[in-house]
Amino acid sequence: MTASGHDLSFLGWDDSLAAGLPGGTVPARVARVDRGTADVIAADGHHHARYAAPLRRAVAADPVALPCVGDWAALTWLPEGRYELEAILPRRTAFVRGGVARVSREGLSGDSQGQVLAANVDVVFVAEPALHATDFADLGRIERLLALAWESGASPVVLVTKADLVGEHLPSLLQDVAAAAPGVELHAVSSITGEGVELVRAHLAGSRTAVILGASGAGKSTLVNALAGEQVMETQQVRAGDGRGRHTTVHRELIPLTGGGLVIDTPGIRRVGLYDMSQGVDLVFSDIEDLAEQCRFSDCAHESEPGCAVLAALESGELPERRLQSWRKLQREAAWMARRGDARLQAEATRQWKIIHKSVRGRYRP
Ligand SMILES: Nc1nc2c(ncn2[C@@H]2O[C@H](COP(=O)(O)OP(=O)(O)OP(=O)(O)O)[C@@H](O)[C@H]2O)c(=O)[nH]1
Ligand SMILES: [Zn+2]
Repeated sequence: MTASGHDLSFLGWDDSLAAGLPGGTVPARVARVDRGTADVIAADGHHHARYAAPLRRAVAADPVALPCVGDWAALTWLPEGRYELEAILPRRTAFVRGGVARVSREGLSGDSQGQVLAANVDVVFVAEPALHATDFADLGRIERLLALAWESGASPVVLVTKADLVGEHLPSLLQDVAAAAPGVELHAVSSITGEGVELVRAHLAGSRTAVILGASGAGKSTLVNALAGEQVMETQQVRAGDGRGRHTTVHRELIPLTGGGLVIDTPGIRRVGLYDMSQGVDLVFSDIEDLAEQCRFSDCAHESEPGCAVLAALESGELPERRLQSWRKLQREAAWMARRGDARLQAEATRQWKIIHKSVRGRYRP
């Protein structure tokens, strides 16, 4: 059995992936994982596949080898009439939750529990509501999520959601957000009026895979439903009800949209924090990094040094105080995470990253 003659392109399968498929195996995309098994979508439909012995051994040695949603899998057909998950194809991008020590009664234990949360994501939508309760969009949160998005190797796009809520304040709000996200595409979106939804959909053309990062209530589920043109996700209003009338189908974490493209939605991605993200911080704050290169001293800490270009920009108003604070805070967190993190996991997070680093850098710098 081979992939030829079957069409998996709606899942993002392409020739270069096909070139890496081991002989005698069948390709499939991982839609959800459970202990030792995965739900996969192959050309002939959905299957439940157990992990083959070599894969189990690889996982025992290194948790990063564990299949995750979005992975491309090589399946083998067993004589007893079922598929087994033989291997995972090399990941193009990966969201890694890395090196976080477990808190136990004895305190922090030393072992790191590396885990890939999602693989082969092409685009990361950073969703921040124009209005959250009574506050306008939180620029610090956008910067934080952007750093994480860059770290995964996927391309970030910022979405100011619930754009219908701010009326004539929208243009100035978008200006502020754009300043916090230099070089990143930005769209105002309303799932209620439909504004911007087509712009978001355009990023999924060519069966690209997206994740949406954002705080609870940012409108992520509502947006996925708007993109799907149907209720594929429960929104907060539905969840707030008494639970009756909920659809009982198994929640798939890899959601192919009828109009093309896919969205990955998992609890892990929803809770995603700030991990191993030093390079991401550099890209989010490329304006400050550029300034820092002009400081007189190469090891300038931008505190009180003479000839500091960062402080000069602060003085002139070119660089907002808030943004410098945000940069300092994220740098401290990134450094802390890096110390806790384990080098191998960081290598996985930055492997594909390095490949795109140059082109991204080029996009940023005018
Ligand atoms: N005015 C307005 N309200 C929206 C919009 N999108 C979503 N909402 C509302 O915002 C609330 C939260 O939307 P959800 O889509 O459930 O938010 P979420 O980001 O998925 O939240 P979590 O699942 O908790 O992470 C719901 O009451 C939605 O009806 C929008 O574009 N405009
Ligand atoms: Zn300086």
